[in-house]
Amino acid sequence: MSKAMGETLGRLEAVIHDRLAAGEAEASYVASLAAKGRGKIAQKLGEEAVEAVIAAVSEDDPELIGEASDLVFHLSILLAERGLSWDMIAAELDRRHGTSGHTEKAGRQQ
Ligand SMILES: N=c1c2ncn([C@@H]3O[C@H](COP(=O)(O)OP(=O)(O)OP(=O)(O)O)[C@@H](O)[C@H]3O)c2ncn1[C@@H]1O[C@H](COP(=O)(O)O)[C@@H](O)[C@H]1O
Repeated sequence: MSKAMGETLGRLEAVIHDRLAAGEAEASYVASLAAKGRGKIAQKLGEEAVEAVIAAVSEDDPELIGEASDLVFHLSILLAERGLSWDMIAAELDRRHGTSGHTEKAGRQQ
């Protein structure tokens, strides 16, 4: 993957922070969703996840790309509203790098 994904997520995160700070629900989808509360953001994320799952079992790549983008966008809103960042997610994924999921699970069961 290109480094551009980090730049894309960083730019999106910055815009989301701006929209949350401005709180102009009529002009901004991000602000309007946030105004409905954390529960509504979480619900929307769940809906987008279901739509991505449905797209995943289809043979329609553009559909899956669109739904995956909706999913990442709404997860970005949820993280920002909670005061968390994509850098934190990257740090956690980097921490896990190189440890097999099977090994990690076996460690948990001891
Ligand atoms: N990436 C996105 C993005 N992806 C999806 N959406 C919107 O997310 C909404 C929900 O998606 P759905 O597919 O569920 O649409 P819907 O059927 O209308 O659903 P409901 O909201 O009515 O339940 C739609 O209004 C989409 O247009 C987005 N809205 C904004 N962004 C980014 O966020 C930035 C800030 O947007 P504003 O807050 O609107 O200024 C933009 O510049 C973009 O970079």
